[in-house]
Amino acid sequence: MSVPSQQQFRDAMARLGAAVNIITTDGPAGMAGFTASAVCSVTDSPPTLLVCLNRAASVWPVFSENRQLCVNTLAAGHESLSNLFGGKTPMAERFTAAEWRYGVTGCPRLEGAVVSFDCRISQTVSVGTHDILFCEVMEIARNDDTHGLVWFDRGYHQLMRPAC
Ligand SMILES: NC(=O)c1ccc[n+]([C@@H]2O[C@H](COP(=O)([O-])OP(=O)(O)OC[C@H]3O[C@@H](n4cnc5c(N)ncnc54)[C@H](O)[C@@H]3O)[C@@H](O)[C@H]2O)c1
Ligand SMILES: Cc1cc2c(cc1C)N(C[C@H](O)[C@H](O)[C@H](O)COP(=O)(O)O)c1[nH]c(=O)[nH]c(=O)c1N2
Repeated sequence: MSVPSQQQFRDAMARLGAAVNIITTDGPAGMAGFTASAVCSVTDSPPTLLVCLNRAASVWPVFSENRQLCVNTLAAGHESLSNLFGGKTPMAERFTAAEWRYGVTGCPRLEGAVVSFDCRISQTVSVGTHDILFCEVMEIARNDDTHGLVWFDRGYHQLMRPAC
């Protein structure tokens, strides 16, 4: 058996459904944001999640310097916003496409997100092309009347909550 190629790995990973998030930051290095599906829970004590960020992304230096971020989990209807933050669009254009609030860190919190986590970056580990940002959660804002959104098989899929 040979080691899977990059393409084989991506084709396999496309089968793992994942929430889609817009990760924002603000601070001394300025404001930035990008779309990420590589986000997951690490530990609840202290509440910590991780975000994988490609070091080649234009936003990487901004997150590295600011050391704080907000994970905004997208809701059904946020597909075009996700594409906007998914690369190549100028930063100001990304942020003018939505409404934002501000929590304890001052990083933009997306109005209408399923949930937002205000975090400080506690640790960074580099693996291959990416940095794994370990993020300690300082504040949570939940939205209980939105439907969910999942990235699966290279496309968006809405998740309906019967209670909504
Ligand atoms: N972790 C990531 O960096 C990541 C995750 C999802 C999508 N993307 C980017 O979004 C775009 C569209 O992705 P797609 O899902 O339509 O098709 P794709 O074929 O580029 O990726 C399929 C799956 O492989 C994984 N993947 C893709 N690029 C990766 C990378 N550089 N490092 C680690 N894992 C990676 C992700 O799980 C992705 O959903 C591409 O440019 C892709 O690079 C990046
Ligand atoms: C659905 C989906 C999911 C992801 C992405 C894209 C899309 C469309 N991208 C790519 C990332 O959003 C993109 O590279 C950034 O917007 C940075 O682009 P610029 O370098 O600013 O053009 C991405 N990048 C990353 O570093 N980690 C991730 O988990 C993901 N996930």
